[in-house]
Amino acid sequence: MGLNRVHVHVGVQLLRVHFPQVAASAGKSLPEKVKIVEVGPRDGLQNEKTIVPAEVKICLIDMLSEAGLPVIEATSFVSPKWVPQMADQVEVMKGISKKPGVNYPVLTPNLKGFQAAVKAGATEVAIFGAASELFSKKNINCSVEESLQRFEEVAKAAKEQGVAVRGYVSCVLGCPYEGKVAPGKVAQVAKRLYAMGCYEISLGDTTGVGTPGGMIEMLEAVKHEVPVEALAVHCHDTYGQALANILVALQMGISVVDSSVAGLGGCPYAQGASGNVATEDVVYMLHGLGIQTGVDLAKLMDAGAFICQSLNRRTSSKVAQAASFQAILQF
Ligand SMILES: CC(C)(COP(=O)([O-])OP(=O)([O-])OC[C@H]1O[C@@H](n2cnc3c(N)ncnc32)[C@H](O)[C@@H]1OP(=O)([O-])[O-])[C@@H](O)C(=O)NCCC(=O)NCCSC(=O)C[C@@](C)(O)CC(=O)[O-]
Repeated sequence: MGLNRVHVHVGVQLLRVHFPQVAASAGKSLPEKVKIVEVGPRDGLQNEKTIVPAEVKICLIDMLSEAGLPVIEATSFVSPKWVPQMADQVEVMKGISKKPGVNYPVLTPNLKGFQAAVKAGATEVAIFGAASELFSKKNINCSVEESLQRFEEVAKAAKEQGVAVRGYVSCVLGCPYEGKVAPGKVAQVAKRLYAMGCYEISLGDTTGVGTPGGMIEMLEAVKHEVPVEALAVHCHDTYGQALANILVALQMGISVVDSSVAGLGGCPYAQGASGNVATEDVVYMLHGLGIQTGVDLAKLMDAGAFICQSLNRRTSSKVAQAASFQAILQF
């Protein structure tokens, strides 16, 4: 397979413009810097119907590293019977060129996954719980409480081995099986994950049903239990609300945002959910607000073009779509 990056370069035209530093003039209401956690290689590709070759995943991750993403969720150490798309996790972990300063966390639902991840060279893992009982059962085949007990074991082992742990809470703004999810339930699960040692808790709008109103209500509840510096938002874009939800989260003090190159993905246990908000669109919005990300938008769009070409699909990023017919403003 031809993976030569030269052939997939889209030659995006960027027009450099100077915009007022909105974030700075907005005082405390917006962060100066945002850390983007790129989840495309895991959250994006886990949902693909046809198996994506490991060499394509490796090339994508390396291109994302080169684009300046500080964190790239590389794969997951889950059961291959449940998620066949991630069965090549060891090959992917061993094949990527780890760039100094970049973190490559992987999902681990239990001790078995944790041990395999560490053996494959992972130095950061993510445990993933939910604020909805039915989603927990569908996704990891246990209740929320059982999952938290499993995660305690992973967190303890990780601490002993000096491995960093990130935590997820899914369905924070709604559940495909239970409907509305109480903000208090989200706050309780986030609190438990934080207490067991997760340095960051990512709040997942798994099906993208949330609106800014729901995001504000949920974050108000979670901020009572977990310091805002330790929170991240993870918005799927099914209802086109993701950027608006992220903006209100930033205004509430959040400075870590998960996103997926080309808007890839969905969750195998949340039917109909579209991918995460596209990283290109998040970067464009943040740079336009004068917020630093360290990400090179042109290189990021090359990575998006590469994976879309490999999957034979159109990008879900609005910015990348626009770039195909007009020059993109670079702030
Ligand atoms: C959690 C389990 C394993 C429980 O699955 P189970 O069937 O209840 O587990 P089990 O302990 O009874 O084991 C069953 C089989 O799985 C094996 N097994 C057990 N653990 C592992 C492991 N770690 N790695 C590899 N194999 C494993 C185990 O060895 C055994 O193998 P067998 O004897 O049948 O050959 C299963 O439900 C699973 O793998 N689920 C996949 C969940 C998943 O990856 N979901 C998608 C990611 S979450 C997400 O996308 C949401 C997020 C994070 O993005 C945020 C958001 O958007 O909200």
